[in-house]
Amino acid sequence: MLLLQAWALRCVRALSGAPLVFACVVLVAAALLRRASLMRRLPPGPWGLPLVGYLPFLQPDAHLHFGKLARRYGPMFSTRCGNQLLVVLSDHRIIREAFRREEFTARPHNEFSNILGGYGIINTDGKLWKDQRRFLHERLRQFGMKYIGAGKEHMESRIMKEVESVLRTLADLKGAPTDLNPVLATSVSNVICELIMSVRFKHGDSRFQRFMDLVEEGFRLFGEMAWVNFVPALKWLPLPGLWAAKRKLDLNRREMANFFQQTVDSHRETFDRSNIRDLVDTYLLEIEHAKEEERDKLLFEGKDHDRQMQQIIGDLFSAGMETIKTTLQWAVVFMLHQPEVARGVQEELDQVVGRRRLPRLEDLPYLPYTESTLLEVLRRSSIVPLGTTHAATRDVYLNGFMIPKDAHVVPLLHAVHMDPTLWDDPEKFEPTRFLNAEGKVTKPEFFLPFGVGRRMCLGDVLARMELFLFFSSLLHVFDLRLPEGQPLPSLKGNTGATVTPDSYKVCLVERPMEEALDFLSAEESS
Ligand code: HEM
Repeated sequence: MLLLQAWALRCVRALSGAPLVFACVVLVAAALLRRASLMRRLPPGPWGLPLVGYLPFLQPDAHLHFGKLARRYGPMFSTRCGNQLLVVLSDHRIIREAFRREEFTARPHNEFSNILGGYGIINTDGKLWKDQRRFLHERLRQFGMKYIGAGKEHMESRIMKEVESVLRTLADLKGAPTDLNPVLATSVSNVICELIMSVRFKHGDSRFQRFMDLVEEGFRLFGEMAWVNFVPALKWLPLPGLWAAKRKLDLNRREMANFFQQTVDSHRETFDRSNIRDLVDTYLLEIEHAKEEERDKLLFEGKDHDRQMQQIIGDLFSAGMETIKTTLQWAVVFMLHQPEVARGVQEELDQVVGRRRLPRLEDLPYLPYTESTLLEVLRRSSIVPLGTTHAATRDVYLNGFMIPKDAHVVPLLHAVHMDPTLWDDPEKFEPTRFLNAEGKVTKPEFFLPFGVGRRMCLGDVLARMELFLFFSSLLHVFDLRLPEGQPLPSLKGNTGATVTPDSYKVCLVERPMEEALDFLSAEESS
């Protein structure tokens, strides 16, 4: 810094008499001084190359790579990727401290958010996000997304309809090796689709398959375009692969939007304010109320109503489907690796629920081992290892370091869940770590699968209900066996939108019940 100042002064003296050059030198020197002073206040971290920064050095499993960097630079490190500054947090106290503050509630603004046009909830910020979040939180509670109080049984029975459908489909296979992915995808999607728009797909429905292909391709194409988010200048270069990905992404987005728009239109045609069927209806009702009260802009900040509804449907679907399906797949993988845990869960279910019916939400407080097994699945799989990136709304200090406005703030949830100073032997799958000396479930403050703070997962209650009902019913009705000659599925996982297990097959062998479960032999309802 002192050297820079001396250099600037020497330049000024040498150039006195040349006012324009003098002004330029002062400006450049001031900019360099400002940058040097900012650099000193940023969290430490690795340097990168000019223009692209650290991007070329990022490895595919970014959460593991960031974990290594956190061990070298500390629980708060920063690095530049293209024109964006990334600040990575791996200490649960710092993550909690940051995300309870208003200044960290923004989302990054880049090419990706431009495509979404500032609609929806996941990628919005400011007043629109706050209003959407409050609105959705209240309405989803009215639909039964809550643990306590009347109404939760509506949600439970919606989920159980899908659980029964999965069990019926699996029972029909009579223990043949099967890939759970498509069966779980349809049923888990149905829970969220019914809640949002009263749509339900049958297993094997081609419309649903197309829908899923679009979602999966969307995630892949976003991955291919990731560099443009950090180096926007790339979009002006003739890079055929990039242009093709952008065009395809736009086409797919429009196809999805059309599907959602048809849903909104058919809801509008049959709308009856005395019979609110789902979330789309609650939006239509809110729009009517806003019009009556002449406060059209309150809920949507003057944005296009239909586009906002389309994006909300898309956001809830993508957030609520992939996460649950993937966690359930991991749960089965861990049970195959540790059959003694699966047996422990089954014994507890047999004792508490009995062999005449399926588990219910009201059983949960009496099933600590089952619950702690699910918590351990969430910890050990950390399917959203980097959380969802936040951004700073203004220059702000955190833990003694400066975080400039618009910097990306990444919570390294995976590192928190695998920190050996917080968890004994973190690689090990050990449900009892969530049980206290009295055998009751305890969740430490460093258990953060749903994030934390003001933007914490909006669907955590629904997620915990679904995970419990699907998982406990699956183990209550079936023994899980590895198909003969097949190796145990890997525990490593593949990093994409979430960390998913490699595809695998499992044999589901029915366990005898004391009374036959009627739904297993019933016809699938539409
Ligand atoms: C195992 C299941 C799930 C996991 C592990 C999970 C995890 C997360 C995480 C880590 C975040 C980011 C929080 C942040 O930005 O700091 C998030 C956000 C979100 N989740 Fe989930 N989630 C799950 C299920 C669901 C479900 C079922 C829904 C459906 C209602 C849902 C809806 C959302 C939404 C809307 C957000 C964005 C909130 C906002 O930006 O304000 N999630 N989730």
